[in-house]
Parts: sequence; C-alpha cells; structure tokens
Amino acid sequence: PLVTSKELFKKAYEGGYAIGAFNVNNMEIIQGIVEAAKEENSPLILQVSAGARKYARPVYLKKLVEAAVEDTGLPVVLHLDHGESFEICKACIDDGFTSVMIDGSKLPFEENITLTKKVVDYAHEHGVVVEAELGRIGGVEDNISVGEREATFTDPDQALEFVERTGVDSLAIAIGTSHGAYKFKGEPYLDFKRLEEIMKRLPGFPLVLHGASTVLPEFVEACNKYGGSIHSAKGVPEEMLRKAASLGICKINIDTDLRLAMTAMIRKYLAENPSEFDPRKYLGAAREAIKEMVKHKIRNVLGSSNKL
Ligand SMILES: O=C(COP(=O)(O)O)N(O)CCCOP(=O)(O)O
Ligand SMILES: [Zn+2]
Repeated sequence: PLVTSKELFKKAYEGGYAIGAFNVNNMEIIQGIVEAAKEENSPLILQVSAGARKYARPVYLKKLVEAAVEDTGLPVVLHLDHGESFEICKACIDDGFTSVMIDGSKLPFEENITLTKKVVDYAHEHGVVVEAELGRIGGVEDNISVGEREATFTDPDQALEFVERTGVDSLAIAIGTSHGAYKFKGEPYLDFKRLEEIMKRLPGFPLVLHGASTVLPEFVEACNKYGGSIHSAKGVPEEMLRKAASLGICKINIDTDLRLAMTAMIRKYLAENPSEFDPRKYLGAAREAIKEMVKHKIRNVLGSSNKL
C-alpha cells in the first residue's frame, strides 16, 4: 500500500538507520528501485520532483508507482520532492501522495514559516506528512568560508523555532551537501557538529539529508570509458552517510547515483553491442544496474534491510 513516513521515521530514528528516498522519472527506474527494496525487505520512499512531473506527466508516474505497489505488495511512501508552492503540494495531496516537501528555503525565515504552515495545515487535514527545508542546500565552493557556512547552513536555534511554529513532520537541513555530481571541490565534508546541535534541540525529530549521492566511481568511470565526459565529480563518501543514518538523519535522498548507473549501463551496452537497437536490451541492462546499486545502498549504507 501507499503509506506515510511517520511510523517509518520513528522506527528508523530509534533503530539508527535511514530510509532511502529515490527519485523516479520513468518505468525502469521505478522497477529497479522497487525490486531492490523487495529483495532487501526494506521500507522505501519514491519521490517525484516537479521536473519529473513535467517530464513524465503526473498521471503516468502515479499509475507506475501504484503498479509497483500492486506488483510487490511493498509499503511505499509516495513523496513530492522540492514542492515550491502551496499549489503543487495541494495538487499532489489531492492526487494521493502520502508525503510532500514544501521547499521554502529560498524565502526569508518568516515567509518560509508562513508557507510551510499553510501546507502543513492542509496536508494534516488529509492525513499527509510534510517535509520542509531550512538552510541552503548548495554552495559547492571549496572549503566554504566560516561566514559562508554560517550564512547557508541550518541554524540549530532557528530549526527548533521553525519546527515548533510550523508543526512540520520532518526537516531537510543544510550541513554541507548539494545536489548533483560536483558536491565538493576539496575534501568531502559534512558538519556533524551542527547536526548534533540540531538533534539536541529536536530530540527524536526526523531530519532529512538532500544531495546525498556518493557519485559512485565505477559508474563515472564507465560513463567516461564509453564516450562520456564527467570530470572532477565528487559525492558524499558512504561512511559519512552511514554516520548520518546512525544519528538523526531518517531520510537520505539519492538521485544522481541512479542517473549515473543508468547512463553508464546504456553507454556500455550500446558501445559493446553496436548492432543492437532494441530499447529493452539497454534499458533492461540499466534497470538491472539500478537494482544492484539500490540493494547495495539499502544493505551497506542506509541499514534498512529487513526493517519492514
Ligand atoms: O537531494 C536530491 C538528490 O541529491 P543527489 O543529487 O545527491 O542525488 N534531490 O532532492 C533530487 C532533486 C532532483 O530534482 P530534479 O528532478 O528537478 O533534477
Ligand atoms: Zn533535494
């Protein structure tokens, strides 16, 4: 069935593990992820961004996720990723999503609170949970200056006030990650001190890590070996993710590693089978790679195997 993340996060927080939140844009990506969760007997969040809704059209993704639930019997959270307005959150809630993110992180603090509270009120009336964001996920400068860090990372005192005034169910925090394949110019770094300060003020409250792809080297190398050009790519080392999962991070967002797995396998298949032109062959190979990658993340990074 489609479920909310309330209970999943509570168990994950207490159990010191995290739930994977994987972005979906087409059938093969959904199938690869869901097959992996099924084999690992793991809870799962499938998330749809505004861009994914534009690419695939909302009804296709909704029906594909419903098909995945029917086919596997898995409990799945269907989550809107980075909703930027009350309207898109409302549309998804009305369309049967069980969780939505309202991302007001670009707004001044008070406006973020007002917008988030409006979404929370509507979502909670419909039994849907809400993720918000405080602090700016982004900023890939090398060794961000202290001033820069203070300006963009989540302020622990503000986080407490934000949660109390909005009633939000989980909070995406900025502690050094950013979206995409170029997260760090220097050494990878997450501000665990800051995470612990936030946890002190919000004990037991589910926190979310965006921009958490590792940018797996084997896929970057495969992309480059078969005609790609992806250089200086760097992600979050898996041991940092394991540490975050053992702390208050209950949801870990992964999209770039899915994209790299899919792209690497399609490049590889086409290069090695130049006379082949059946999409089921290269999309099938990509689906298999996604499944193996997600199983690895569930088992060795998130720790959510056999937690159903
Ligand atoms: O946190 C992440 C992904 O982080 P990652 O890049 O490290 O995988 N996300 O919320 C995914 C954002 C995807 O948005 P879009 O579909 O518009 O490109
Ligand atoms: Zn994100």
